[in-house]
Amino acid sequence: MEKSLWKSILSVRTDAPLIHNITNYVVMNNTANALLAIGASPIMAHAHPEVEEMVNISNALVINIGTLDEYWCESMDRAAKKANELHKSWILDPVGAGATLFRDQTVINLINYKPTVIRGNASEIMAIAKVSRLHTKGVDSVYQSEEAIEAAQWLNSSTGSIICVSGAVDVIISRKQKAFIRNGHPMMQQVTGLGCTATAIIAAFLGNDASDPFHATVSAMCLLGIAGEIAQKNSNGPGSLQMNLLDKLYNLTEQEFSSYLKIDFQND
Ligand SMILES: Nc1ncnc2c1ncn2[C@@H]1O[C@H](COP(=O)(O)OP(=O)(O)OP(=O)(O)O)[C@@H](O)[C@H]1O
Ligand SMILES: Cc1ncsc1CCO
Ligand SMILES: [Mg+2]
Repeated sequence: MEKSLWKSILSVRTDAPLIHNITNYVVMNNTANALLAIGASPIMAHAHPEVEEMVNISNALVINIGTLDEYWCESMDRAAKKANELHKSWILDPVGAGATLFRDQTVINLINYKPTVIRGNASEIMAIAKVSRLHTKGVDSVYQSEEAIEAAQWLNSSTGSIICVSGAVDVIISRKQKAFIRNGHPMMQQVTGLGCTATAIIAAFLGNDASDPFHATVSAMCLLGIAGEIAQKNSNGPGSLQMNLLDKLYNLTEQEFSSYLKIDFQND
């Protein structure tokens, strides 16, 4: 497995998948830079007249509801519908799900278009699964990812989407198995939108190889976790972490990857 995870990282670097992002204002720049650093090719596009055409030419689509408004909601609906029609991989990032009715309704609507993967923090995944609507605090999680496993499992079986719950442990859930990745560093929570970056990186791996979305999601989360963990060692705080992370996404070696990797699998 370890070899095949690294192989996926190398093929994103060489194949440069085109990733269409409908994402939030806060992270557009970080996300585009992270995609470039791993070798992918980002395009941010949400205008109604072009959104379907863009889905058509891209290898995968990201829909991130971080700074939602009515116009973007319609862009997201059109893009997700098109991706579903074309059987193109797409990932949903339900930023702040559970915080407002508008976000919840948007997420519920988008899930009808069968996202290949849903990635959120524990609070968001639990909110979507309707296990709890009470404790979501803005865009940050107040739960540990392990607490969301039951919700994530329910969501996986009711939607068919691969579910990725990020946090100190990243948990990735398919119908047949779970992966638990213990890489990363707590300081990653002090850089805005690294969850959004995780989502975009997953899209790059899905765009490059649509045959195994579980494997693509696991590869992507290992890459980000390990790059973040190594980057933090040379950082004085969130500012330098953000910069060092981009560099490490770009120049991570196989030797670093295999010596840092902390992953377990569970077959269900
Ligand atoms: N306590 C932690 N220890 C190690 N890594 C962490 C920790 N918390 C988050 N991470 C890592 O940070 C990245 C982003 O995950 P996080 O769960 O913070 O996303 P998020 O809450 O959706 O963030 P945002 O909404 O700001 O984009 C993941 O790679 C995750 O593994
Ligand atoms: C802070 C923030 N607010 C809306 S989106 C976003 C980026 C992290 O998800
Ligand atoms: Mg998030």
